[in-house]
Amino acid sequence: MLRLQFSLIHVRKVTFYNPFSTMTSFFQSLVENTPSYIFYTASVILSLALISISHCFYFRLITKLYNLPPGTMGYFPLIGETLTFLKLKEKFTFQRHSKYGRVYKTHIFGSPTVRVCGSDNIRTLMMGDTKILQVFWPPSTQSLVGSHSLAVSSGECHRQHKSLILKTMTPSKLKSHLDHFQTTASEKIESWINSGIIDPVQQCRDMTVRSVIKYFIRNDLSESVIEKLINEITTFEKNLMSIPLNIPGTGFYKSMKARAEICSIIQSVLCQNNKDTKCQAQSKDFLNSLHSMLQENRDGNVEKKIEDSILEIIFAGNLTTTVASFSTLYLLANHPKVLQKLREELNEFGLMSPDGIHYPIVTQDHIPKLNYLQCVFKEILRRLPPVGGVYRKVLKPFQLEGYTIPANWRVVCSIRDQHIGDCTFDNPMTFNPDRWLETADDHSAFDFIPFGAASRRCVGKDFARLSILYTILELARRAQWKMQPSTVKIDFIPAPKPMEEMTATFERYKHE
Ligand code: HEM
Repeated sequence: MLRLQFSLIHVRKVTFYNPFSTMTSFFQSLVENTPSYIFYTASVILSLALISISHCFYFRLITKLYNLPPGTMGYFPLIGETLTFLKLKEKFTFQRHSKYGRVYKTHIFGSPTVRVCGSDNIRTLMMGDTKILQVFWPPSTQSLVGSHSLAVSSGECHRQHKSLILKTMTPSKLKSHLDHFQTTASEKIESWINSGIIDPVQQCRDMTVRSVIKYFIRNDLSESVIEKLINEITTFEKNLMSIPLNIPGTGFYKSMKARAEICSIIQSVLCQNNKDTKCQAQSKDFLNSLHSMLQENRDGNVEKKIEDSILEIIFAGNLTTTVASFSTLYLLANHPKVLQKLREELNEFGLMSPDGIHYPIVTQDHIPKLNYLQCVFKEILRRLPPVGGVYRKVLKPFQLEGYTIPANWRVVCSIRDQHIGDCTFDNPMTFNPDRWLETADDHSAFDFIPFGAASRRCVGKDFARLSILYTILELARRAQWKMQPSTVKIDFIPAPKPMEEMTATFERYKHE
């Protein structure tokens, strides 16, 4: 009875006296009687005005509170300097680096950002406390690579999973696969020589993606499965940085579908591996090693962890190694003296072919002794770093070079500025592998950081290193090539690639 009385009072109040109800009906009638386009335009203008006002207040306050790094934030809220950045690309970072120095602020991709270079600053950030700085990837990348990937995990979870992945790629395990790297590079380069003319970007991608599939999934997949995987990987990669709307028709939805297809192929390979006793015995295979290690550790969710690890490897390894292979073709074609010196070194070790038919086998003892080859490899990654910078989100304000970096800002450790800005290397724009012969010991661990550093250092660096070393070596001893047009400039953002379409013409090199 009491309850009934209360609800009646409540109903009456709501019906006759509630001021919110009156306001609601007022807004309802306003919405119903106003043409929808006026309504939407007004809402957009109002929202923009509110964002602009809060943006102004926030930056006034934060400028009073903190000694922020130099730099400009652009005039528009959210957009900041994004349009200028996209228009000027690497010129944007070079100009600001030379104007403001090693630490400067800007506002790009919807967030206040501080770009940093200089070995001591990079050391501070890379070795920094994970409670202050957290690795940052866009939400679309996080969803596509999966919650068990290294890029998404942090703390103890990240440490444990990373040590597991690293155990499957120890230098000794990789050494036992040297034939994989040599065959992949030599077969591909032979096909280029036979074709005569190729699309270098597309062919470097094909070489890398096949190598990644064969090494990390299974070596003896049929051509039709490889083709299917390559198609799905292409779709998967297209929308790694997109708006994460998982509804039919969007790019993100297509990539999620491609992810599911790749996962189902991985599952059928795992199933096949279990049946195939011969394959079980070959525990040196990446997929088998990872599977048995996860099972030994009694980790839950083994299948999902395997799927996420393979997808992350595809994401992290494919584009980067493709870029490095393209850079090898591009830089060596434009520096014939370097190529000549490389061939002289290979000849000293008896690795050149006198007839262009028989090529001496490169053993695991050769690689560390080929000093100039190692210098060329380093110089390619210095001059055209495949990853321009690594991103972190600031969790708590911290100090750098006397400036305060506020919480919720982003920090970019700029690998590009570090390698080809004026703070570390002499004549940084010159491609000069000899610099590594002269100054091999003069550099700190944070001067040259193509693979990042510290706890987030690249897990695939030894795989990438062997893959690129063999590409350089096999190119030098088998092929003579030209890139056309030879004057094409390189666009650095998001990763080095030619600004125009290019072709490469190939013929066999014979060492006389
Ligand atoms: C030339 C080729 C490559 C370059 C330049 C490169 C560069 C990098 C860089 C700079 C990072 C650090 C990211 C950060 O600090 O946030 C990184 C991380 C990573 N790379 Fe590579 N990478 C290459 C090849 C590969 C390959 C072949 C694989 C796969 C086998 C791979 C797998 C990874 C993974 C899983 C991470 C995340 C590590 C973590 O968060 O702890 N990378 N890479």
